[in-house]
Amino acid sequence: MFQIGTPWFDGVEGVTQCPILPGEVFIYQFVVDRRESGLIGMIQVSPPATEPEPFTYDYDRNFLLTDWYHKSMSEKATGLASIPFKWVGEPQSLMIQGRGRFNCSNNLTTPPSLVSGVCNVSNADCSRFILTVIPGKTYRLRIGSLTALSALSFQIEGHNLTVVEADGHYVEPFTVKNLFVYSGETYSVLLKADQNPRRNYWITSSIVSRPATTPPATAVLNYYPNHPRRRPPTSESSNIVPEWNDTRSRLAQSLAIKARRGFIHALPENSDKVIVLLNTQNEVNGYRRWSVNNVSYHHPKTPYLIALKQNLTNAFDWRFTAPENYDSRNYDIFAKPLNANATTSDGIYRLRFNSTVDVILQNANTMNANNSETHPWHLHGHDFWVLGYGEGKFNESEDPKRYNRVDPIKKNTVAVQPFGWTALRFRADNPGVWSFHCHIESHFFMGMGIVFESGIDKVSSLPSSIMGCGQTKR
Ligand SMILES: O=C1O[C@H]([C@@H](O)CO)C(O)=C1O
Repeated sequence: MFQIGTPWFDGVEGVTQCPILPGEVFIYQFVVDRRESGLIGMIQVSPPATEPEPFTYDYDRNFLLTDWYHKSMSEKATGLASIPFKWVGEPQSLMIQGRGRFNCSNNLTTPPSLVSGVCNVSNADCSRFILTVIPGKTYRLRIGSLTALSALSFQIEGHNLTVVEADGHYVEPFTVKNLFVYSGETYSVLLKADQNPRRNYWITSSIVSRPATTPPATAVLNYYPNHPRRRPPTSESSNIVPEWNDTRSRLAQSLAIKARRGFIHALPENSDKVIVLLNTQNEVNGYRRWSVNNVSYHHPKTPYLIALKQNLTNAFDWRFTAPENYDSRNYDIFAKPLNANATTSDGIYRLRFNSTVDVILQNANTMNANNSETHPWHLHGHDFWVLGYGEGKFNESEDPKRYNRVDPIKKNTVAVQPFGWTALRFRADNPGVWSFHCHIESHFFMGMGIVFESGIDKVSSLPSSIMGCGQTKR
């Protein structure tokens, strides 16, 4: 950060400012000049002391998992919005707590100036993240994925991970070797430092669900008092990860997650409405897009919340009839779309306030033969119950009989597997306008999302700080 025009916020005691004493608050306000893609981090929410957690651990640690592209956001966006379509491709690196490496011979597109910096493994940025553990202690690892594209498998050599929490809800504990984490998801796992303490172990994050060439991210589990930089005696690639196209293993994890006894949120018995959303790749006027029931989403210039509250009737397509199904009888989800033409819209789905809505996410073949992808769908403003998953086409009369009505988990992000479906239920009980979208950055950019409105009349007056664009310029 250069602090141009704000030299007083550079932060050095004695040079530009007085020291900040314990208990004091100091607010830095400056223009971020070095990070065009923004900053990310984890926010940890702890329950009040009066609500003890149903498991114990000695220490609490974070693991933020990401992927990394060398191309800028704008270059990638330009390619996605061009004819011919230029796909962003696989990321150059995966990262654990912001640290990763890449295979230099893989990356002919990276400018030489960058390569010389990041290909040098003595560069401090290439040092691996190290988690030091005390033998015999239990660690709660809070794992979150904020990848732009990649679905991940996370594992710690020689150790089991006991899953106890998903998206902020306690789950019935179950043990895995590989934890599958989709973009936008968070989990807590318990790790017991119960292996041979005289060595260190590899921690890895690897890509699943796409045939990627990106090398896994590695970190080190360091048993105290071994030296943290002591290399584990095994090969860096000794962690076993299921094949990228092993959908069944991933589905098995999804099915293993149940709400924890004593913490089950009762499922509303019935829903007021069922919305079936076909997920397809399409084309609109020659542009490659993703669409939901053949409508490809794009953001309006004026934010919906403001348009609705201020009755700006030409700010977006208010007359849009939100398609609540697709031609499911005649549509072959295993084939490329017969008629790939979709339309774009900024219209929204309006839900009756407090109504209960089922959403079936139906996956299908992309524009490439024999190909369907994994999509992590993320809902804002609500948690939903996950009713079930299935392979193939959702059967509206049969499949609901197999929904989990006993102990379904609540989540805010859930995966839809290739050629499969995922069913959710939520109550539209949060007044506002909420995005529901594929958490893969480029898929959302290409139109893979919808917007729900409910109870807009219950939203109190809007702060002016959210305005200044579109029709709210003044
Ligand atoms: O949106 C996508 O486009 C490409 C590919 O389908 C283009 O052919 C891909 O892998 C995506 O996820």
